[in-house]
Amino acid sequence: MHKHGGKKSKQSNSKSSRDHLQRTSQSISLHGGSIGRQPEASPATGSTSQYGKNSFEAGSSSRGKEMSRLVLNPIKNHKPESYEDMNLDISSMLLSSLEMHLPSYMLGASRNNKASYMRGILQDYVPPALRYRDQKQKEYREKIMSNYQPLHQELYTIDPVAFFVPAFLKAIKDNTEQSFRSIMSEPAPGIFTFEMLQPRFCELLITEVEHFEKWADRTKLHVMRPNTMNQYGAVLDDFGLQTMLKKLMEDFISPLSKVFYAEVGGSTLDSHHGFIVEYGSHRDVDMEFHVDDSEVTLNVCLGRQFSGGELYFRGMRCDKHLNTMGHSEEIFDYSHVPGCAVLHHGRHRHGARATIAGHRVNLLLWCRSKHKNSKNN
Ligand SMILES: O=C(O)CCC(=O)C(=O)O
Ligand SMILES: [Fe+2]
Repeated sequence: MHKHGGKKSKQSNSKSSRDHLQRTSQSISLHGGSIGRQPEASPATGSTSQYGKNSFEAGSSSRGKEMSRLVLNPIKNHKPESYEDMNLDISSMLLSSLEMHLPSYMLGASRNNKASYMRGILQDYVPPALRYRDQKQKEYREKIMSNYQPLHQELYTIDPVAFFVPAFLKAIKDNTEQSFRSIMSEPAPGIFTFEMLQPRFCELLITEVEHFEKWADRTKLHVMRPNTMNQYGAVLDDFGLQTMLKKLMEDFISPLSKVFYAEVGGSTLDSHHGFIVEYGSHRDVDMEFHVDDSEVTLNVCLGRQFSGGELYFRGMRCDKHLNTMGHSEEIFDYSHVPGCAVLHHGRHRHGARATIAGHRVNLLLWCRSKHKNSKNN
């Protein structure tokens, strides 16, 4: 399975908000990206391909480092992929030449997965690559910030009444577990769903992202995607929304996470990665089975009309046991509803099924804490 995120996001997090690739892209499916469908098989069948011997973990993040490796003796006749079109922060030539050093079980993985795997290793051990990445990201943001004209300025500062539905606002204002539980369902342990965003806010945010994409297209700016698992979508922090999202986390998510996720760092959230994912024709189709690079994840559907795209959850795991078997009582599926939020622990394994018609846009806020309890790592 994937650890959605990666070293990139973590390291850059302290310096900038593009922290997202850090922990994500490091845990990889052997079967080249179809693992998102594997949890469909009933765990009761005891299928080992679910999380067992047919998958493996690879990581360069501090949490999964020991699992990543290259082999000393290269497979000389291996024909490497080209990574040039991927706009990665690491030389595509370096990746191509490193490929023959991949463990044999990695060679058949998808290009994305191989890139994530190698990138994860390089980012830990090649400081210049990190510097290059951070520099590249800084330039990218500066370019946007000095040229991009927002479409809806009102999105850039939190306006609680305009953003949130009244019941959510009241619950946050009352600030008690009881008030939170009065608006939230907990359909599976540690997963909370609730109505959160006003329809108008959702539509404004979608059109702002469309506006940004069009501007980037016109100005020939290659949009950096939220992480290696997305071909579409945008990082909201990259085009000016980081202050608003910081406040969203501090004033509206932290009160909840203090109560419901204290044991995994929910009381000390201190950074975030905010982005949009987009599914439908000419966009991403689904999201592979993964865990997030976050302590707490807020996932809110913004719209528009779609079918499919359900989230499937398959139990919480620490890093060491990401790929262990699931149990039937861990199965929880959720259908997105525009305006409604799902709040979950980042280590709650999940994926999103194919959006089979229409256009689905979701807002993701990965909330992180530097002071999370180490026993949960
Ligand atoms: O598509 C979704 O709703 C899930 C996206 C997700 O899990 C992620 O981006 O981390
Ligand atoms: Fe996720």
